[in-house]
Amino acid sequence: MKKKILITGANGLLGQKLVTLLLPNADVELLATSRGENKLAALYPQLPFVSLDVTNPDEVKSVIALHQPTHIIHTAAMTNVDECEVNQEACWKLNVDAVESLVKAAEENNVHFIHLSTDFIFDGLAGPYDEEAKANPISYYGESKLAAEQLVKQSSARWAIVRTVLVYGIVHDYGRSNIVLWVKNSLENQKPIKVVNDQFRTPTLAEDLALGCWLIADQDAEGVFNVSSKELITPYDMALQVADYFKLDASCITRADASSFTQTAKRPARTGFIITKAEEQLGFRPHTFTEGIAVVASQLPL
Ligand SMILES: NC(=O)C1=CN([C@@H]2O[C@H](COP(=O)(O)OP(=O)(O)OC[C@H]3O[C@@H](n4cnc5c(N)ncnc54)[C@H](OP(=O)(O)O)[C@@H]3O)[C@@H](O)[C@H]2O)C=CC1
Ligand SMILES: Cc1cn([C@H]2C[C@H](O)[C@@H](COP(=O)(O)OP(=O)(O)O[C@H]3O[C@@H](C)C(=O)[C@@H](O)[C@H]3O)O2)c(=O)[nH]c1=O
Repeated sequence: MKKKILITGANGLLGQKLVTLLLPNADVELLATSRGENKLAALYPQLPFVSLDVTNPDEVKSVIALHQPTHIIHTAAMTNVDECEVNQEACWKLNVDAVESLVKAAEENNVHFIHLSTDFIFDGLAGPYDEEAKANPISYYGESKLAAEQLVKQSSARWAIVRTVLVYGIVHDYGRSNIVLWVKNSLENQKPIKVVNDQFRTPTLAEDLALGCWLIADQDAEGVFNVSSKELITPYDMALQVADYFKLDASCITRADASSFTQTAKRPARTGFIITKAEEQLGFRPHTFTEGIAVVASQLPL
């Protein structure tokens, strides 16, 4: 049966990659949604889009009832971890309350709900983590994403939770940076950067994450899935790889301890994921970080 997939947050990093992946797929009828305008209108004039603010429960209810998707991939969230720490009410409204109304609508309309979550539900003392590891968030963002997971797990709808880590990629008309673009731009401008070598992550190419979400939808898979790369590396090592790939002067990169610079919210030290379940059950095969940089490089504007 053809899947009808509704994406929330389609203007975001993952949202845009999902659109690029799924729009040409003849087995999929796609409905992109995000708050405000469709940023992809010029790129994909044929993309079906409706504006949907997920923090508005009436809008959530009516859009889902009207369009009757078979699957929702819920990417919209407050993803600025420091902003979540200072603006807790807005963070909870978007990262938790909105999930409650989406889950309710999924139940009422028999929709398979695919929810995006994060390594930041863990404290970072024992990474890399598998799907069964015990959560213990150390930031408000992490707390909000864990509370959302609990709502999804309690739901009577069919559901999957896709946990991911430090996503990087390049998309259209997009404000937020990521480790590859940040390091590349800084080095190109001879701007010195301090990069931590005491945090560990399994960084995720945005295309791989989109594919992981699609594998879940396509196979109607249920449960929790870790979807990331499988190389546990530090941001410092990532920065050196970016410098090496783009042949930039790495002398602007200084190795630092996380304690040596201040970020409003705490970051977990050692996260990263064991992805055996996604590999075995979904056939998920992520790029390495070096391969991922090459994918990003191939998409840079000339
Ligand atoms: N990026 C990362 O490193 C990681 C992300 N994740 C999770 O993956 C998911 C996707 O992340 P990512 O694509 O990077 O996030 P982005 O921040 O790139 O995209 C989120 C999108 O949601 C939209 N949005 C914000 N508020 C609303 C609203 N009220 N209604 C509808 N849409 C809204 C934003 O719109 P606007 O463009 O207008 O701001 C934005 O386009 C999130 O759930 C995140 O928690 C997990 C681990 C790592
Ligand atoms: C700003 C900065 C970051 N870093 C490191 C710390 C961190 O491990 C990495 C990325 O830092 P940022 O603050 O940009 O990103 P951060 O907010 O830590 O990214 C997180 O985003 C949310 C949405 C998630 O769910 C997480 O998986 C995670 O990837 O780079 C430095 O080494 N030096 C710096 O000056």
